[in-house]
Amino acid sequence: MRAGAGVTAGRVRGGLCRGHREPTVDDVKAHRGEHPGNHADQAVTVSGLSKSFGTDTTRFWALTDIELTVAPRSFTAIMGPSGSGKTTLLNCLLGLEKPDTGSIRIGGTDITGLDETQLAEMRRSHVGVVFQSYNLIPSLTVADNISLPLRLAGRRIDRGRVRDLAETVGVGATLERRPAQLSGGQQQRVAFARALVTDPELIVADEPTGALDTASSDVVLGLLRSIVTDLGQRVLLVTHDPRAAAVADRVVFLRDGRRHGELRGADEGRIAATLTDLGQRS
Ligand SMILES: Nc1ncnc2c1ncn2[C@@H]1O[C@H](COP(=O)(O)OP(=O)(O)OP(=O)(O)O)[C@@H](O)[C@H]1O
Repeated sequence: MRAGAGVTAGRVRGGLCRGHREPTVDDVKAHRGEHPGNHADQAVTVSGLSKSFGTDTTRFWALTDIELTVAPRSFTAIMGPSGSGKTTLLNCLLGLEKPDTGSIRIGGTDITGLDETQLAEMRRSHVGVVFQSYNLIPSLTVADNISLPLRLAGRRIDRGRVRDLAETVGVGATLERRPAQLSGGQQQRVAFARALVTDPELIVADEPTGALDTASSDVVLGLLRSIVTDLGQRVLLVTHDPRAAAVADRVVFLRDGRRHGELRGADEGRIAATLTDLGQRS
C-alpha cells in the first residue's frame, strides 16, 4: 500500500451516491423499516447453509450446515481439498447458487430471499470480487475498468476517487492504458481497485494469486492485507496456496462440504500440514 496515497478508510467509505434505477438491497431494507447504507459495522454471516445438486435419486450435498461469520476488518481464508465445497460456498455468497437451506446475511440483508434483479444489484454494489483471471475488459482503459461497476450501477463516477484507488493499489501511472499493456500483477491490482470502487461490504478473492509469479503474488497478498488493515474492508479469500492463506487472520477448512476446524495466526507450514491431513482423511 502506498503511504499517503490519499485514500483513507473514511474517504473510501464516504463519497458514493447510490442510483435508484431498480430495487436495491437498500430498498428492501428501507421497505422493511431497516436502515439502508453502508454496513461496515455488521458481520457477514452464513448460517445453517446447505446446498445440494441433482435430483431426489441422485442428490449430492456439496455443502452441509455451514456456519461462518466474517467480522468487519477481518481477513478469512477458506481452504479444503478439491471438491470440498469452496466454489459452491463462494457461488452461494455471490447469489449465483441458491442454497437448499440456511441464510446468508450481507449488509444486514438475507440475500437468500432476494430475486434475480436484487441479487444482480447486490453483486454490483455490495460485494467486490477478484478472480484468478482478472476479468478486465480489454477495450477499456484502466480508469474505465475501475469505474465500470459504478457505471453499471448507474452511479456517479468520481474521477478523483478512481485515481486515488488506482494509486492506492499501485497502478496510478497506468490509468489511460489498456489491460494488455500491463503485467499480470498490475492487471490484478486494477481488478482489486475495481472490486473496491463501490465500497462493498465484502471483498471475495478467488485464487487471486493463482496466475502470478512469486514476486507479483507477494504484492497482491500485501494488497489484500492492506485492504483489511488500512481500508477497513473484510476479505474472504479462497485459495489452495498455504502461503497465501498465511496472510489471513484465520483459515477456515472445509472437507466434504462441512466445516472442519480453523486455524488463527498460523504460519504456512502449519496450514500446509493441516491441509494435507485433511486431504488424506477425505
Ligand atoms: N453444478 C453442479 N452439479 C453437480 N455437482 C456439483 C456442481 N457443482 C459442484 N458440484 C459438486 O459439489 C462438490 C463441491 O464442488 P466445489 O466446486 O464447490 O469444490 P471445490 O472445493 O471448489 O473444489 P476445487 O478445489 O477442485 O475447485 C464437488 O463434488 C462437485 O463435483
